[in-house]
Amino acid sequence: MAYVMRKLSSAMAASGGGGGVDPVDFSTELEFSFADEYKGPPVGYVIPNAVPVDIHHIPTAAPVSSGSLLNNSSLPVIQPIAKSNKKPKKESKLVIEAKFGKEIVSSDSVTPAELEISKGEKGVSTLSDKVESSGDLAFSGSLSGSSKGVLELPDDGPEAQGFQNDMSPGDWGSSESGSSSQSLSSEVFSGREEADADEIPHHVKRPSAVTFRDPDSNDIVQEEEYDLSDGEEDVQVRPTVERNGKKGSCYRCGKGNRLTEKEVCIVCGAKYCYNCVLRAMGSMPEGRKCITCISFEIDESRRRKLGKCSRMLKRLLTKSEVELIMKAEISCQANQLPGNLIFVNDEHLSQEELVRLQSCRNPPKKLKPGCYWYDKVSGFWGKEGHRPCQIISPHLNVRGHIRQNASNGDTNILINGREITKLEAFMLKLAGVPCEGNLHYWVSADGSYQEEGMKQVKGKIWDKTTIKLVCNILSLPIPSDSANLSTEEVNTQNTFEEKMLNKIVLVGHHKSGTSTIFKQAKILYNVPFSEDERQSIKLMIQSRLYSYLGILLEGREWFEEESLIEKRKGKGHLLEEPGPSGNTSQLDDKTKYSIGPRLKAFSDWLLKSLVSGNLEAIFPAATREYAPFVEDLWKDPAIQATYDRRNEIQTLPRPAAYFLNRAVEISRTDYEPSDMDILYAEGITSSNSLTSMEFSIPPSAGNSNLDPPYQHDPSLRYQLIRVHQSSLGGNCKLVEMFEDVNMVAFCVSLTDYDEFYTDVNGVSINKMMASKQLFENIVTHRAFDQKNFLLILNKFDLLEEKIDEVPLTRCEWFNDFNPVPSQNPSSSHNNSNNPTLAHRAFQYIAVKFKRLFHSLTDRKLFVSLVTALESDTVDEALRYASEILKLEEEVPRLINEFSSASIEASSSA
Ligand SMILES: Nc1nc2c(ncn2[C@@H]2O[C@H](COP(=O)(O)OP(=O)(O)OP(=O)(O)O)[C@@H](O)[C@H]2O)c(=O)[nH]1
Ligand SMILES: [Mg+2]
Repeated sequence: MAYVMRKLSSAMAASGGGGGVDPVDFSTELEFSFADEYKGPPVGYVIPNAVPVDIHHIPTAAPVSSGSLLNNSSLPVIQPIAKSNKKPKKESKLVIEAKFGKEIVSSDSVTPAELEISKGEKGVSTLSDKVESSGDLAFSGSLSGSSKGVLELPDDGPEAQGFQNDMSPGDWGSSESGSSSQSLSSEVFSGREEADADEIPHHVKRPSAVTFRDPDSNDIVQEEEYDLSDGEEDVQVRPTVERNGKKGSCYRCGKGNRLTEKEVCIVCGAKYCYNCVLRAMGSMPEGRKCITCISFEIDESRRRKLGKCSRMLKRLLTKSEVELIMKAEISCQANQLPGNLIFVNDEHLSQEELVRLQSCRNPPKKLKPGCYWYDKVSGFWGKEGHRPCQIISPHLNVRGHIRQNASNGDTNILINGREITKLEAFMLKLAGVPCEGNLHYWVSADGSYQEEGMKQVKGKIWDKTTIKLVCNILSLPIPSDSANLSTEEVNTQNTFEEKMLNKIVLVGHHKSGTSTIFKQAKILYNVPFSEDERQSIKLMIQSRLYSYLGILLEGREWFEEESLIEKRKGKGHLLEEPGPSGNTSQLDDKTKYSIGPRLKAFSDWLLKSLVSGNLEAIFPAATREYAPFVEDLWKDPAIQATYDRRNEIQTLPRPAAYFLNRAVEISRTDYEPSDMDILYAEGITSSNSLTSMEFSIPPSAGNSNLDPPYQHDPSLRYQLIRVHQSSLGGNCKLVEMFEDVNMVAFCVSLTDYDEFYTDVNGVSINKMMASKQLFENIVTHRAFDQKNFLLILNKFDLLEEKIDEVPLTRCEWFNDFNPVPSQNPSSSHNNSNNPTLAHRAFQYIAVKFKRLFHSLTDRKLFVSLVTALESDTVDEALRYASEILKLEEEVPRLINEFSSASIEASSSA
């Protein structure tokens, strides 16, 4: 090894000396990894090759020519290794530190090394990390050799890899100038063979580690982020937090050392001391995350810590607060396992498959990112390359097919296509199953087995009681009681459950009212809000209250300024000619919108928080602290005067009035939201992405307007799945998750016709047109081919208010709306002979959508008029949906009956 180092050192020194690059003292500076031949237990895949360096031909940097130095424009730089967009093959994985502490790269990508070492950048890799150099150095060469080896590194994430000493989580993985460490092209070297299924099984994106120079320009271009998740999911780049102080200190105040007790962010790993943790993490709506890390995926290496509270948090917060935070940490959407990190039978799971796996009768225990095999027939489940560890529910619909060598067996005995391990064969022998020669058995979930090609069941593996004991001793799994259901029973049960459950997916453009409809349905059909939901909605209402107050305070500032100007205009002469004291009276600066210094300070701070966008994260926890201010603020005449002019404050959302009226009550810690409060609150949960509820529709109490009238069928159950538009991904590609729904309810806000939003490119877009676009995307998605569509035209109450003021023709799509004037325009009530303008507008919009739908699908669109805040309209829409679904079942039956009746009639004739 010393010889290698000397060789490497002299080679580098030789090249460096000639090219203006200082020689490097490798004996002291270099940290390195060495390939070693793998001698561990057999693994179920091909061990990757690491091509050793031919030490006689150590690649060296070519001297930088003086010409290019003189030119001073750009030094020759070698381009980064080309990134593959394919999922890495299992056979060729090396692991390097990355997003989750490790990253896997294909050994294919360790091509003849094209390495760039550019001055002033921090890198992640080992070989050239810590290589101190005083000049610019371009380094290229080829690695050759034939002996197989596995590169090894300690497996403790960045902290164990020697380059963490003065780097915060914010540092590693980010490129930053000013450091003396050198960087290496991102996909090189710090490899470690993937030893078990605990590892991340595919290439994940991480914050760019290297900055590359575009040879054609003088600009530094950030390395393109790469993602090998089949392009299905939007991969997040985790935020990083810089540490201000020395190593071991708190990331916020920079005080303390390694021994100081700290709480760690489960996303970026930033650590905060007792005094800073609440400020840095706010109300922790997703558990222990810095405010800037909220909604980001957690660092997978910290998953096992989820829900395990630290002593520090227990000291800082009350028991119930801690419980709430820990619950949120475990259950919130952002912290759930990402399906693309779990491979089953060589295919990564879609999010839907993951849900299916986790919610089945017998789910895999302690599921972690990794590679698994699953025998769908028997339910056997194990880590890739290992014997079975559990028997889970059979027949789950996951994509991949089991490989013969999935568990690395070598017995010539196959069970459902998998070659079993010696231990399993031993157990089978004890169970009386013949195990001589090449055998292939089919084993079902209840343990009954038969030979391939034979119809007869030969016996049941688990029948003998002793065999369960043996399995226990051998650490082999035995089926749980519920797994003992026969395949037929399982199938019948699933079909029955699925048949009775009608799934309706509810989706719409932003703020169309989907969550209000969802909540209204919960209240209507007595589906209680869970304690968690109530708590989360309570926190949401409280934080929104502060944002409403903030908006009001902003309005107050405008009004104050406005009346000051008015006042000064009125007393213009006084301003121009100051009094004997030389300045105008202080009293002149007061208006009815002015507030005292204490409230002003609070107001300034609140507005600053509002601007920073952190309000939601900061406030719920701080409710107790600020409640007295809210009370004083609300009672202050200046705020009341502002509130009286709330209609002039356009940014104040409509529900604000509902909540602001009870500001004092709501800001108290013991506030419990009523159903009405929940309904008026914006959103459902803090994650707000996908929510579902099951319900049945009770017999109708009142007179229904439906034609035909609603027929009650108590056996029918419904599942309403409310999806936030943002969860559908770009171009609605995640719509596939809802392939098996029976109906799509598409919600449109009737008031969108004159409203605009600004898209990511800064273009102003009419919301109705955006809704139309989303509708087209969803309707034409192949997952929704032949599905029933119900269009919910919502916010009719607001349309009634708006239509007289703002013509419908404001929207380009509605430019031919030209209603015949109503015979009695003063009448606000609709009747079939004399519909109001709002009703005409509704009918017009419905026809527009129907025509569009027909042109896209050649089918009929059902439409329902709704005011989501009024329960009866939502009830009616959902009953209508249930009628449509029943009709769908009835029609084929009626056609059948009709055709057999006509056949009979024609044959008797
Ligand atoms: N007056 C009135 N307000 C409504 C109606 N439906 C919804 N709202 C309000 O409109 C706002 C947006 O409604 P949400 O239900 O949150 O809309 P959403 O579709 O969930 O919006 P996203 O969260 O962006 O998906 C809320 O303030 C609701 O209270 C309605 O029929 N009448
Ligand atoms: Mg919402």
